[in-house]
Amino acid sequence: MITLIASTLFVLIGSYLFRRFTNRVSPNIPYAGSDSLWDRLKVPVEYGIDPVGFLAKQREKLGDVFCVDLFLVKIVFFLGSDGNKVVLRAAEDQLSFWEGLRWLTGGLWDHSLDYLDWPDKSLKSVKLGFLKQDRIIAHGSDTVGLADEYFAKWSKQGDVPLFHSISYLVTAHLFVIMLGEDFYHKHGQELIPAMSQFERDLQHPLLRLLPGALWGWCSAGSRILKSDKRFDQLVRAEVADIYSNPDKHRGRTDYLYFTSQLNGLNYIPVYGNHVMSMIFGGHANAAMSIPWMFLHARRVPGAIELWREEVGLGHDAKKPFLDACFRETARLYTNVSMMRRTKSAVTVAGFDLAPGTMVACSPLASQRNSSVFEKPTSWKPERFLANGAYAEWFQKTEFVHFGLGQHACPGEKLARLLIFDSILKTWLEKYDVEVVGGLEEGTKGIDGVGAEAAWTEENFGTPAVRGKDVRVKITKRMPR
Ligand code: HEM
Repeated sequence: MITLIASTLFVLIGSYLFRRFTNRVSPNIPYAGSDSLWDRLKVPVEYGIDPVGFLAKQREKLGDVFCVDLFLVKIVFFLGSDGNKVVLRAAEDQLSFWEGLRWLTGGLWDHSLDYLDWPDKSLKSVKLGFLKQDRIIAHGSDTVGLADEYFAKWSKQGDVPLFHSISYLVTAHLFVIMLGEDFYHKHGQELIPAMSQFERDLQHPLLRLLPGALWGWCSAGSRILKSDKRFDQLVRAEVADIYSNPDKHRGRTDYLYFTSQLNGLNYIPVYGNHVMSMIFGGHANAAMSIPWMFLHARRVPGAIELWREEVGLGHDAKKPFLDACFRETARLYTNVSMMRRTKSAVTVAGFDLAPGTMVACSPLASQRNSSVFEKPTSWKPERFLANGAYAEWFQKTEFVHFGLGQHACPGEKLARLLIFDSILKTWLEKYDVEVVGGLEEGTKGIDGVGAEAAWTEENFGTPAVRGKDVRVKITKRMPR
């Protein structure tokens, strides 16, 4: 009997593995690591350690289009400048942004994505809400004092974790901007850590195995469901109060007030998810840019002083050096992959793709390619200055900082406000930040910056630091 069960299992597993590793996403798309079964099995590990290096190596061997089988998901990559265009400019019925989001969230947000005309309405609302200058200025006023509150608190502690602290502060800004100061004061302490945990949990590998309906069976999934429910409950109550007591809320400038006035009570079932997805969309890139920028700039003589001069110029003034540092940091650290999913069988750039295929481009892979950028793996902000070789290169298809096409980032102005005019301004004008631990300068990371990027561990390819966080000591600057 035992022999029968064992041999049946052996045959079942064997045929599953045979099917799994011989079944192609498309007849003319090669697989990374297809030289041998061993190479194929190493793919998820190699991709996990250094996705950008891995993609570059495979591109040399296989060309611009190939499939990466990470076991829990297969992704067809379209690389290079053309790949960026193909994926990011694709029509929704070819490569769908929303289907990608459905896959990522295991169906958790399906009710919003299927609610009336909400996907279209939400895009309009976001654009109106974040592209107008008067709204950006209002968000600036709403968050005055917030960075100071946190820096003052940290300056009283011995030392603090750099990436974690800045991440918290960026989320706090997004809470105030999205939900208003009162909401932040009432619920921030509960919801900000829950939001960070939500982002980490969403990347848990087990969730890629389990259908969304079973997410509650594992701890990461059940935490996600709990946070989502709590967020929804509190946001619904807030919108209900906005409508029941209009005088109490009149004059509010936060995004929830704006979107609920714009779209009305009919959309009350979707506001919770919407605001949560905005915080999710806005947090990682903005938060991770700051520590990486700082870790590189502190090693360049005069760079921090130049930042200090530029943040003092005010919100409207151009900040060429800071901007160049911001771009250069993004060139090296953000957007490992941007995902879409096919809804039906489609042909994209001559390749036939089955329904449900995950497709991605990797702007970072082009941005670190020596045929595009000179000395691609060095942090050199001067390349983006007015007299630099790449002065005009921002938002070209070879360098995609804020996205392209219909899903390009609506939060660019807000990101600059938050990074330059709130966090860095407070930091540089009022505090000194000294690294006191966690760096291995000269040996680790780009240019020996001392830290390596945790590419695939969290934030979906917008890396925090790998391993232990960098420790910094924050002290109040003496008036000079
Ligand atoms: C340094 C900061 C930021 C960077 C580098 C960045 C980058 C990007 C990129 C590359 C995309 C396109 C994603 C894709 O096509 O798959 C995107 C989309 C998006 N970003 Fe940002 N972002 C930043 C900050 C923010 C902020 C602060 C917000 C908050 C409002 C925000 C909200 C969004 C939203 C809602 C989308 C999706 C737009 C859509 O669905 O059409 N981002 N961002």
